[in-house]
Amino acid sequence: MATTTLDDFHTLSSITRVSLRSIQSLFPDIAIAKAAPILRTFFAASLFLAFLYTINRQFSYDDGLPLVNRSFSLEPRIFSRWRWAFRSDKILNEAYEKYKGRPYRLARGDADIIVLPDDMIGELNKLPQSAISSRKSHSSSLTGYLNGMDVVKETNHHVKLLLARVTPALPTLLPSIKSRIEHTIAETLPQDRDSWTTIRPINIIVHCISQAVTLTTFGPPICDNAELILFSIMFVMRLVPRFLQPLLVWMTPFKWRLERSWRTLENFVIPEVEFRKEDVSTRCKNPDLISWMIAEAKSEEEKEGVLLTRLVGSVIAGGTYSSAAFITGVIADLVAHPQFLAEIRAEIKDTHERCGGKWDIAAFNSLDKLDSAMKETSRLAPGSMLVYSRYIEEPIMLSTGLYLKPGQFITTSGHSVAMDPDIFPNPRVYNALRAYEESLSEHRAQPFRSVDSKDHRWGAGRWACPGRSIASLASKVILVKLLDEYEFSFAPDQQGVATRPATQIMHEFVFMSPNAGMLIRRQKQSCGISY
Ligand code: HEM
Repeated sequence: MATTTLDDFHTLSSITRVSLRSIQSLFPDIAIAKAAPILRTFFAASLFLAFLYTINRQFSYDDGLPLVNRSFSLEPRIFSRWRWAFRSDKILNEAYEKYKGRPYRLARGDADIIVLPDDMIGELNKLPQSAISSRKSHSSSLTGYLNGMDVVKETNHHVKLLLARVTPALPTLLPSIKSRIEHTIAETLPQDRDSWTTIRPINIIVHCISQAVTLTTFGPPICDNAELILFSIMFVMRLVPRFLQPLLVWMTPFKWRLERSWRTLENFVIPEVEFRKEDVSTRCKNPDLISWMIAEAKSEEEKEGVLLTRLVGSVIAGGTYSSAAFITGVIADLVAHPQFLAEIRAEIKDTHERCGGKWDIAAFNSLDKLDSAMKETSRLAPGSMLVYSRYIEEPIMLSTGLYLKPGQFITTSGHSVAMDPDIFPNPRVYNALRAYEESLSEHRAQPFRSVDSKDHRWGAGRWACPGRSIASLASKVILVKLLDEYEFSFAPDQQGVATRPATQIMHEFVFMSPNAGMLIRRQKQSCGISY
């Protein structure tokens, strides 16, 4: 922001006073008594304008970037906040149309964020870790100061271990992931072959995916839908000014439930951590995140019980609902486009025959068409329209001459890229086989789990989503089973028309309501895949 503040104000008011004296000297014959009220009004108006000018300078920036989603610099932030909450996609579309390839400043209400063009990511990735922080940015966007997730600012231990330890252990963990998911599907989904049953798919798939996420992070399942509660808090709280949030948060039922969930989690995790710490060599051998975090901690703080509870809770919260919503989106898109569903079912059948019913990592990785459909769903409905969000910690001069100051937030608009017809032809049209047909060799080299994607579905660089391999594999385990064994259909709306559950957008987040309903029944004929 501009640095000139009260000095400007003083300068302007003294200019006004000098001008007043000059006006008086120009009209010596006017009686002072008559002129006084006019001059007083003139003086007051000038003072007011000087005040506005100063405040305006105070709330303006000096880097020349165009400001988006604020009508004038003195507009109360609440207007930006509300516009962003309810029409963020339109704001991003309009900004991209005007400023494609150029940086601009987005007034989001909670913060003013510099939106950089996508091609700056390469340069930003080369910066030292101390210069930009992903976790400080995520914590702020997800209102970590309200839901307890701000602990992620303190360490990146969990991120590193998810990538360096948990991901390579996935082949070992796969049999257990498969059998837990199979069991959960059989337990939670209706088995009727003749009539349709209405289900809330996200609520059911959350149980399936959390089998994989909690297995990889902790071992047995440890919490009941804390992720939904965390997200509900974030959606509600981002609507109100920050200074009201600490007070208002206690008025939402989510906060009380969340506090209870944290206590429950702590009661379970802390004693378990203490138990494992007593004999690390024998009790931290299980391939799970928490064991590795204890075994490879570099300080006592890194293996402290409360910190580990919050970190594991944040990983579960961040990974579970996003994956469940994504899987439901893939199913809904395929149901809406039966020709692609048929092709993908045929691919699953072929693969089942080819691998002799032994679904190992290679079998899941060979599902090129399903992988392409997953890319397409995540392009059209990414978890967040803004990706690569970072907090600037050190002064940075970019090659374009843009100077980034400590304390600023930056991001890129994945949504704008995903909807750019120069990058994805007919971007609004769903084509499950888009990546598959565009270039099979490229698609295979950069599958869904890959971080090298044009729309940056996992973010980018060192701090791209560390759970992407878990999410991709677990999603395929679930989708193969569900698409082979079940038929899905859309529930009729109030007018009796069967419609796809709507994708909703609030702030930068794209999601499907956990209450969205779909119809399900068991297929009369299936491959009979048994994990
Ligand atoms: C379809 C499901 C998922 C999607 C679309 C997704 C997407 C993302 C994105 C876009 C980011 C931000 C990356 C960046 O800023 O560059 C992120 C961060 C993160 N994700 Fe995921 N994710 C998913 C599933 C998971 C799962 C299953 C886990 C854990 C098992 C996980 C753990 C994390 C963590 C810990 C971070 C924060 C990394 C940091 O602080 O630097 N995610 N995810």
